[in-house]
Amino acid sequence: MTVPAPASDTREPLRPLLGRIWRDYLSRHKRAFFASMFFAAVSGGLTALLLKFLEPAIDLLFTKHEGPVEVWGLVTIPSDKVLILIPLFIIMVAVIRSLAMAAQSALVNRLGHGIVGDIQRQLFSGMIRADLSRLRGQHSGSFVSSVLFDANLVREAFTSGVVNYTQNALMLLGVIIAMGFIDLPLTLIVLLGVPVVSWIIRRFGQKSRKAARGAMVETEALSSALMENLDGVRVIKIENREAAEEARVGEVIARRQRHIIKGSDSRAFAGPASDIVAYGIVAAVMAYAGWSASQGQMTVGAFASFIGMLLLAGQALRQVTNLTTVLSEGLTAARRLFTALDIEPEIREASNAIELETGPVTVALDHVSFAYQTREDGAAPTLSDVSLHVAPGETIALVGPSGGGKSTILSLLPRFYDVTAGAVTINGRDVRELKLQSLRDHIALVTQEPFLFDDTIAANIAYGRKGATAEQIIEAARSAAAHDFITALPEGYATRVGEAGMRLSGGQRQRVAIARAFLKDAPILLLDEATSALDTESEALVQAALERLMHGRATLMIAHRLSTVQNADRIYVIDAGRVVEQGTHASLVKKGGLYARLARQQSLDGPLPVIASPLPDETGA
Ligand SMILES: Nc1ncnc2c1ncn2[C@@H]1O[C@H](COP(=O)(O)OP(=O)(O)OP(=O)(O)O)[C@@H](O)[C@H]1O
Repeated sequence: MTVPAPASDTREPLRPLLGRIWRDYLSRHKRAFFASMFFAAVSGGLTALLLKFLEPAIDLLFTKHEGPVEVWGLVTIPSDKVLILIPLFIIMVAVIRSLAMAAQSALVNRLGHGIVGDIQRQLFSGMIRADLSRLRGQHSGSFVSSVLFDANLVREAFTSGVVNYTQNALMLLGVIIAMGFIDLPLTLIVLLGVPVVSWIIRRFGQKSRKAARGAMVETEALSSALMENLDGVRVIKIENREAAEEARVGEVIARRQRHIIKGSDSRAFAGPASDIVAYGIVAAVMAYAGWSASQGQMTVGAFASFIGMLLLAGQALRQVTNLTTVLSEGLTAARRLFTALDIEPEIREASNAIELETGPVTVALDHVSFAYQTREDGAAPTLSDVSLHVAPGETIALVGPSGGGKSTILSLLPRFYDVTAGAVTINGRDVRELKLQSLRDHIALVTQEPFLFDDTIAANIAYGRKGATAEQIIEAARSAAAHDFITALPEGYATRVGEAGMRLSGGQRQRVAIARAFLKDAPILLLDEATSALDTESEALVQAALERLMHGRATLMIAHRLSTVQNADRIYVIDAGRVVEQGTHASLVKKGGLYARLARQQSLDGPLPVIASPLPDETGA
């Protein structure tokens, strides 16, 4: 799997990561963040207050008093009102506490989902703007799992993690301070448990981070496997490989499950482990406090309040331990996402990039060499010293054995890839000096297997030209010999084409793509075997349409069937990444080289047949 490895591990400093989380996400939702922290502090504080109140409440309720009584030296209440005022006070505090908790939850949810949306948007725009080489080098499933799953782990960390963690940590602090006021030595005994608990937290945190990393890798593998199975469903069925695929995907699911279970185990065990420590402390406190009470140093109220607080502290501690694992999972996901987000595209626009002037253009490749990044060291480059040119109104054809580098040449024009040496120029300007949008606005591309979006035919034709009118769309479809088949469909131009245009035939998809190119009306036309999917009749129609389209434009055409390239102004024969021959059809046939051999195999050196047979792959290779 070629996914960027998760940023190494726990030793990586946390501070820059948290700083970035704050800067890039939380600070945008500052108000909601601080408000939720405020409500968290209020509800934590009031919980501690309720327990602290147990002390005077129990003492007042269980002992007989005459006349007014003082509570905490703050208020004085008549003793006959004690039975009413104490429950009233408890209800009032409980209501405020519940309101604060509800407000906190509502805010945290908004905050968390807001952040997950921000991350997803960033991930998507990183993906759609990434270099083609990166997108090709990584399985699409890994992008899906980042956007859908990893982003959610970060949300969990922000919400249950950051906010609830703070709430419980504050509550713990509040309770410990309140306990200190009741009995300081006893509180110091309690604090002896802290190092043990922090050891537990660290240990389980490490485990859950490791499990989270494993689960993320396997989630990615699972979404890749699902997508691959759906894409390759025909091959799977014809080869009877359903059972094998079930086993393969089942294995990925089992591996993912193991990591997830390990992660939830460490969460499930971290809480109870700290519980054992907490109850150990409760037992010690009971013993000491019981002895202290028997000595008359502690009232029943103070004892009950202290134990109540201790239990609450235990609960808060358990939450803090649990949330530490959630937090570490989220931080692991955040590290991974940031690594992916930080990959800068290499195909970038220069800061002083210029617009390409409108009007006809001349395209040239000037001593171009190019190698794909995945190429092994020492292997020959994909293209070596390729030079060619095409003037406005000219058509050049690229022919040659399979794998020779023809499609690669076309990919260099819109800067899907950048050359490693030499230059691609338009009107004498290096394409790297041009604004990317302007460059791509000047190019229409029709490939062998055109891609259509799951939308209407009209929207697919208009994809490259925002705001195209219905008339313009119909005119483009007519020019591409597509209008008749479109109007024969039940919903005409409003027919949805299905996923990747699968509800249309190959030839129909091809014509919709050609209509898209007509509508774009760009001065450079790249045709990658554009008529290959058409039957004889529509090929003749489209060929005529393409010729109209080529008029006045610079056209680079790839063709395996030499019958389609005979009228080209120049034919470049590409073999093993080099231009081995160039000239017109007649001159190349006469020359008796590779082209002449290919033409002979397709019976084109005699009288021209209407349609030539496809070029076998092994020709000249
Ligand atoms: N994305 C890629 N990453 C790595 N190598 C690639 C990539 N695309 C193509 N190649 C390699 O580059 C070489 C040229 O491929 P290219 O598709 O340009 O040839 P072609 O002449 O268009 O072939 P065909 O006629 O079969 O379509 C091949 O050896 C191919 O394996």
